[in-house]
Amino acid sequence: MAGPPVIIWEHEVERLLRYKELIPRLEEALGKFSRRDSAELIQPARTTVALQKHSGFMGLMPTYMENDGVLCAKIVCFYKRRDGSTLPSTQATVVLLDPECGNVMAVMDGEVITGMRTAAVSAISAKLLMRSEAEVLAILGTGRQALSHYNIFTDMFSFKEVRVWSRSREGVERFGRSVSGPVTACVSVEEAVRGADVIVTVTTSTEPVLFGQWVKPGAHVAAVGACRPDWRELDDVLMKEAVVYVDSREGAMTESGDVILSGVQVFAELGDVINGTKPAHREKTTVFKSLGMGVQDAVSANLVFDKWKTKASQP
Ligand SMILES: NC(=O)C1=CN([C@@H]2O[C@H](COP(=O)(O)OP(=O)(O)OC[C@H]3O[C@@H](n4cnc5c(N)ncnc54)[C@H](O)[C@@H]3O)[C@@H](O)[C@H]2O)C=CC1
Ligand SMILES: O=C(O)C1=NCCCC1
Repeated sequence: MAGPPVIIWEHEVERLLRYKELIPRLEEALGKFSRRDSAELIQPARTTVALQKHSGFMGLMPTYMENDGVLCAKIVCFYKRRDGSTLPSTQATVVLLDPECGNVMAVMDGEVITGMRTAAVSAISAKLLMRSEAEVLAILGTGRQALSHYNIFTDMFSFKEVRVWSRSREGVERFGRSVSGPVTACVSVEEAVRGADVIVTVTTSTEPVLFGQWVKPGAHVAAVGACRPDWRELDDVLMKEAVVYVDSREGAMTESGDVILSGVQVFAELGDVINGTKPAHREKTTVFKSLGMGVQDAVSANLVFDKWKTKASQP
């Protein structure tokens, strides 16, 4: 008879999850996903339920990795918040189950996992697709994802300058105080992105904020927001000029307004590049359109649970 599930909450997840261990596991998982071998990995596209009264959605993200013995589901709610709202735009919980019996082994906070795995996958996209001489990083948005992206991008790469833009001056100032390194506060998107080598868009905007006319040819864009089929962060000019990579083709064709409404062809998944079946066009302008995948949560949660068990078994 299985015991009750363990509950692993935010601070503990934060203590246990480390990018150094997470990134190679995510790279392996993205590669597995793109091989579409159902004996290895089953991860359907996210199911969403509209929370119309609250301008939000609940997303259900299940994953089964047979060879790894991982069965996982994330429940995530995300909202289009009104200006001035202090409520979070994303809330998530991850559940790990025993695939043999179906009992819940662990319930854990999904906020830290969502923040870290999303930023880690964007950093993997930059590792694969940005130019080797990249010097300037621009981050659009100053919320939770902006912070996790700042942390991993400045840790993994040596940018000479990190520019940050938010709609409000206070937003940028607060962000500048919350990070450990220097940032250049920008008053417009154009000022932030002109000449930038890597651009991260992490806003909750539903209209384009980044326009192709400002983007330097050869830049790499990691586009993280706009996760509904009628929401945009990037304009058509940028989408049409760029070689477009995604985390999951099914996800992009179902959920990405930037992909669906611009009518562009997706060139490859990141997993295809990792597997060597599609090239990384570092010399061209590239967009990585991120929607988020259940397998990214499954790999992260499994890592947290393994480390939690090791810690719990120590005297
Ligand atoms: N691709 C993925 O795997 C994931 C994507 N997301 C998405 O990433 C985005 C950012 O998420 P969080 O940082 O958690 O949100 P947040 O609420 O913490 O921050 C949102 C930021 O967007 C800015 N913003 C809001 N409306 C804007 C507008 N109209 N124009 C420009 N900026 C605007 C806010 O000022 C704030 O700086 C969201 O769209 C969220 O849905 C979140 C988790 C995973
Ligand atoms: O993958 C996720 O988790 C999310 N993706 C887009 C919207 C918020 C959560």
